Order: sequence, then C-alpha cells, then structure tokens
Amino acid sequence: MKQLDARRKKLRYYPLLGALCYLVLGFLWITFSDQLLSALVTDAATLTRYQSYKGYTYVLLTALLAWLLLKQRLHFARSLLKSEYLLEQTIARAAAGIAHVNADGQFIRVNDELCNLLGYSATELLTMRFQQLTHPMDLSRDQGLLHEVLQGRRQSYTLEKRYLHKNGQIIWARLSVALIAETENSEPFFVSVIQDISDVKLTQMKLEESELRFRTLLDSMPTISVQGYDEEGKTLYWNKGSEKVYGYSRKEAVGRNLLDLIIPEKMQDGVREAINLMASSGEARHAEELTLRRKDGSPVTVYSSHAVIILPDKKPQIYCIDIDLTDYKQQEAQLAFLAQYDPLTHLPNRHYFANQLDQALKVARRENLQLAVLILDLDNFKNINDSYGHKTGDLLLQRVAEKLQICCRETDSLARLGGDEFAILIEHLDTPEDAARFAQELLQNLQQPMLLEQDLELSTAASIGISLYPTHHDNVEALLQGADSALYKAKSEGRNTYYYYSDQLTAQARQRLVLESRLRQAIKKQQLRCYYQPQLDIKTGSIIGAELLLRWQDPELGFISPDLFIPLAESSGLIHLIGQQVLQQACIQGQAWLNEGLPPITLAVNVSVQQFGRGDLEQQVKMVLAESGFPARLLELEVTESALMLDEEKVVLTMQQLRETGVRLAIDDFGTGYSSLAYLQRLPLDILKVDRRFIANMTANTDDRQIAKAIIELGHTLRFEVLAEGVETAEQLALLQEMACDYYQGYYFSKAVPAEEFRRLLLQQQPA
Ligand SMILES: Nc1nc2c(ncn2[C@@H]2O[C@H](COP(=O)(O)O[C@H]3[C@@H](O)[C@H](n4cnc5c(=O)[nH]c(N)nc54)O[C@@H]3COP(=O)(O)O)[C@@H](O)[C@H]2O)c(=O)[nH]1
Repeated sequence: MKQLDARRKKLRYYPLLGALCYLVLGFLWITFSDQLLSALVTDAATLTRYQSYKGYTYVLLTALLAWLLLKQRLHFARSLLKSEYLLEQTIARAAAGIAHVNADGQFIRVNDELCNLLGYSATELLTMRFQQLTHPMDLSRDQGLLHEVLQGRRQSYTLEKRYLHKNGQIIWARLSVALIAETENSEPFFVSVIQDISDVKLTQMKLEESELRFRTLLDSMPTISVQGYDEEGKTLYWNKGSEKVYGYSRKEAVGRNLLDLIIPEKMQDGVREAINLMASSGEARHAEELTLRRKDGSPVTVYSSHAVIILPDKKPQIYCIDIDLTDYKQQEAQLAFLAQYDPLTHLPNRHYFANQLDQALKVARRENLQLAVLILDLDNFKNINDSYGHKTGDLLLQRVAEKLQICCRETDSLARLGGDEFAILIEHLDTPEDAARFAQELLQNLQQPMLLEQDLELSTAASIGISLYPTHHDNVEALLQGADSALYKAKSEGRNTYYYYSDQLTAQARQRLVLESRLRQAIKKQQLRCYYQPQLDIKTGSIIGAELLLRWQDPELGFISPDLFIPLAESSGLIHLIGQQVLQQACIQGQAWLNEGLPPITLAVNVSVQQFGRGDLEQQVKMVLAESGFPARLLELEVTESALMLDEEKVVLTMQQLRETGVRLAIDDFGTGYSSLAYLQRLPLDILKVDRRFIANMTANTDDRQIAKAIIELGHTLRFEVLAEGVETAEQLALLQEMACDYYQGYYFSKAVPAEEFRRLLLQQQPA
C-alpha cells in the first residue's frame, strides 16, 4: 500500500513536468535552431532545406514527448492494477478474516473468511459496525485500544476478544489492528486481521479449568502439601497446603532449596541422594512416613509420596505430596491411650491392668514370688454423686486416684477398673500380711479430708478385697474374681475394711496388724527391754560377754516372744527403730558398767537382714559409739548366716566398713546356711557361733556331734574364735571342752536376764 501511495504521489507531477519540458525544448528549439543549424551546416542549400524541416522536427519532438508520457502512464496503470489484484487476492484468500473498518467501526471491506467466521454475508457485514459483533465484556478494551491508535499513542494493537456469531455462539479471535492513514482519495481506516482461536481457547480454558479444579481441590485439603522441585531441589511449586503444613508462604518457599526449608539436619544427606537418584533415573522413591521440619523448627510427621515429571525438552521435576499426619498421630495416640488408660484419672484401665497382672504372674511363677491383687471400691460413692453432682464425683475420683498413687510403691501397679473401683497389684509380696498392711494404710489415707474445690473438703471410705498368688489363685481372671468376691465380703461386713479371699487369712492378717500396731506403741513408749545372756570362756568359766535379747511384756497381751514380734518388726520395717534402740541400750549400759568399774566385757547385738542390707548401719554404729563413749572393741554385731546370702560384694563391703569402726563381727546360727569356705575367708569375722540345734543333739546324735566338731575346727582353721549356743547340760559343755570350743552360752549357765541381774552375775565373779 505504501509503495502504491508513493507512486501515486510521483505520478501527480508527471504531466506538469512533461508540459514544462515541452515548453522549454520548444522555446530552445525556436530560439537556437537557426544558429545551431548554421554552425553545423555550412552549405547554404542544405541549411535552407534543414530549416524547412524545423516545423516537422518540432512536431516530432512533441510527439516523442507525448509518447513517453503515455507509456509512463500506461506502465503506472498496469502496476496499479497488478497491486490492486494482488491485494484483492491476498484479502480474499487469506486464512484469516480481514476487515477494513472506518473510524466509527463501520465495516468497509470484509473477506469471505470473516464472513464465515461471523456467519454473516459480506453485504450484511458492510452494513454493520464491529461494536455490534463484539462481546460486551471485551468491547471497552477493544475500543480503548482503537482510540489510542487514533490519538497516535500507538500504531497498532493485538487483542484476544470474543465475537458474537450470527447464531449466537461465542467466537474467540486474535485480532491485529493497524491504522491506514488518510490519503488524498480515502479517509483513514483500520485494517483488522482476525484469527479464529476458539479451539485453542477452548483447550486452554479446559486446561485452566482442570488446573483450577485441581488447585481448588488441593487447597480445600489444608493438610495436603504439594511441592515441586527442580533436579537440584530448588522449589518451583508450593501450594496452599504447603503453606499450612510447613509454615512458609509461597513467596518465601519458591526459589529456595528444599534442604534449607523442610529437611532436618540429620536427613540432609539422604534427601540429597534421593533427589539425585530420582532426577537421574526418572523413577519416584517409594512413599514413606517422614518427620520433617516446620518454619518454626518444630517437627512435623508427614506421609510423603513422590512423582518425577519429565516434560518434552525439559529437565526433570520432582513433585512431593505430603499428607500431614499430626492430627492422625494425635488421634492415634489418643486412641492408644484410651485403649489402655482411663480418661478421667489417667490410670491404666481394666484391660491394661489385666496385661500387667499377666506379666507379673509370669515373673512370679519363674522366680517363685508371691503377689497380691487388691480391688478397692469407695463406700457410698453414689451418695456423693447424688448430693454434690457428677462433676464433684469426678473430682473425688481424681483425688482418690492421686492418693492411691502416692501410697503405691514404684513396683506396684494401680488401675481404675471403672466407676469407683480401683485395682492394685503388689508384686514381690514378702508375707500375705503385707497386703493387709497396705490395705489398712490405704483406708486410713482415704479417710483424710480431700480438697475438691474451693470450700469443699470431703473424706471417703472404701472396702478392699484381696486375693493372693499362689495362695488363692494362679491366673488373671481367678485372681480378679477372688479379689472381687473378697470385696463383696468386705462390703457386706460393714465396709471401710479389707477382706482376703480366704477367711483364715483375713483373721490372721487382722491379728498381725493388731500386734503390729501394739508393737509400734511399745517402741514409742520404750516398753521393749533388753535382756542379757552371759557368754563364758569354756576354759576358765568366766563371763566374757553377753548377748542382748529383747523382751516385750505387753500390758494387755502379756509376754510376746521375739520369735513372733521380730519377724513382724522385720516385715513392717519397725526393725530399724528396734535395732537402733537395742544398739543404744547396749552401748549406754556397757559404758555404765565400765564407769562402775566392772570388768570390760563384750556386748553382742543381733543385727537383722533388713538392718544389714539398708546401707546406713556403719553410720548408725559410729554415731551410737560416739554418743555413748563405749569402746568399739567391746561391741559385737551378730549377723545371721542368712544375711550373708545377700549380694556377696555388698556384704563384703558392709562387713569391711563395720570392721573399720573397730567393732567385732560374729556370724550367728552358723551351720544353718550355705556359706562357702571361699566366701567365709573373704569376710572380716571375729567369731563364729555354732547353731544351738547341733549343740542340743550332740550328746545323743553322733552326726550332730561330728558336725559341731567340724564347725569348731573349721572356725579355728579360718582363724575365727568359736562360740557354742544353747548349751543346756554339763555333758554338752564337757564335749565342747574336748572339741576345744572357745566360748559358750546357754541355759546351763543362765537364761537371758535383766541388766541388774546380769550385773550381779558379773559382780559375783569379781575377785573379792
Ligand atoms: N534382730 C534382733 N533379733 C533379736 C533380738 N532379740 C532377740 N532376737 C531374736 O529373736 C529370736 C528369738 O530370741 P529369744 O526368744 O530371745 O531366744 C534366744 C535365746 O533365749 C535362746 N536361747 C539361749 N540359750 C538357750 C538354750 O540353752 N536353750 C534354748 N532352747 N534356747 C536358748 O536362743 C535365742 C538366741 O538366738 P540367737 O540370736 O540365734 O543367738 C532369736 O533369733 C533372736 O536372735 C534383737 O534385739 N534383735
């Protein structure tokens, strides 16, 4: 078009130029033709002849000029026609719609393609404006751009817009518009090239729609994180779920390496390796549960699956779909908790307790232990619920659970079986009475008022049923049922009490607990008295010492034998108090006699297994010696052979520590245990006491005599002194003298006597 215009412009001056040339040439020819001919032709005749041709040449020149102009004109007309033809064909055959539109939007020229596109004939279109055919939503943009072109702010524009087809359908088109400036012969107009992109648009829209659907779907599940990474781990994609799960916004995450975002330190190498492997092989890693890192550094457990996407001509991309398992894990833990624990008190439930009991039974069977199952039920709990409401009832149950927990040892197991019923498993039960003692303790504790809420203090009572393994039952179900029926008995017998599965045990336990309570009182009131049984030198017959033996005269129950109360004191723990008192009495009395001027004698004190095993005996001994001033070398500690059966190293160490205090050490009841010679050799002992059973029968029974003899010899071989216990007759004494035994004690000389009487014995043997 531009070329055509330039030519047109040039041609406009051609006739003027031709006429001017003609006038100039004619003038020159008329003015100078005679001189020119004269100069060229000397012959006058020829000159005249030529001058007569002057008019013809002028005509000839004019004709030549006219011919040249005509030819030029024809050439221009032909090329104009050719251009018009080419333009016409281009428009007609173009694969896109083409329209010329004037400044008002009126179609002034349209091609067939456009007619096809819009469904209108050319005649119809030429009566229309493009505004009529443009989708209302795209019109303002189209017109805006058109104005910008008209105002010279841009030369052309392209736009994707919607046309309305004659049949009402929407046609998506890509429009390219350029302004054709005004010419001499024509108004300015726009050339529009319109390409149908409906198919592309449809596909694109479908794609966008499916991506939108996909994104909306993923975004509607905030616990699902979808992330895309390049082959080096750089973040390419980060959905809303990722923001929620990991705490990084899309802006913060995209462009950063995943190792810096969500991978904990210890997983870095593994993840780096996995990315490399996936990128090079194109194969995704198997789905797995991972604990990754949130923006705030807290751990988050996710179920992570992966996909490797390789688009044509593109590098591999790795997509991760992580499902946040935090809620799931919490629920799982909650469920696991509820399966085993009671939600109100957080104690194990019946199911868990039964498992614990089952395990404990296995151990008890294997190690020959006793255990007890206690079922405790609150008395009249219903009244509390009815009077104060269920909230208060729940609070009471929680406080009771706390109290019971405090009473239990680490090795006991406490559970809530349901309602107001609790169960306790006591493992490693020493005696059946221990269970009753514990039950008694629980009942006393529950009677103490409990603060439930401000201004509301309540106390409660309970009934307890006890069944024992192996005494009563040997399996979980039977033990629980046994405890339950004992509980029923306790309830029907007046409540706030305990019952064993068997009545005999209940009576026995009650008796023992009454005794225990009286013993406690006796210790408090210092009613236990030390008696002294003389120990004599076999060769000289002189008193060299005494064994302190406790005597208990209860004001109501009368004389109670140490054989009864010492084991009770041992199982209740009271033995520590008793042991302390005896030790003190021995040292104070011994020192008093020394002060009085009596001959120095050894005072032997019995030390029970419990005292020996507790670890503070050495300190206790040191303290008592220091307080009393009694010489350590005159104090003898008697340890039974069974006490030596504790942990060997511990026994050796304790003995050594005691020996360092300066006291003498004796092994009591020797011959009843299983001490090996090697073991005895390691112990820093001074004296070995032959058990009275061997002495009692030695005169009648040769075996016992031989044993007694062997023990005495063994003691001497090990460089110990030997004392024979329970010597009742002169015959026994004579035999012991023969066997070279060093010392003896027994009824033959004296029973254990009160301190005053023993003092008299001592004085009697003093030289006058
Ligand atoms: N840990 C402590 N144990 C103590 C204490 N006081 C006593 N006991 C132990 O109690 C058991 C019974 O003691 P007891 O009834 O006093 O009997 C002792 C003697 O009375 C008795 N004995 C002494 N001589 C004879 C005798 O000739 N014949 C005979 N039948 N019995 C006699 O032997 C008991 C002393 O035994 P032992 O201690 O083994 O030397 C008893 O085991 C006491 O140890 C105490 O304070 N702490």
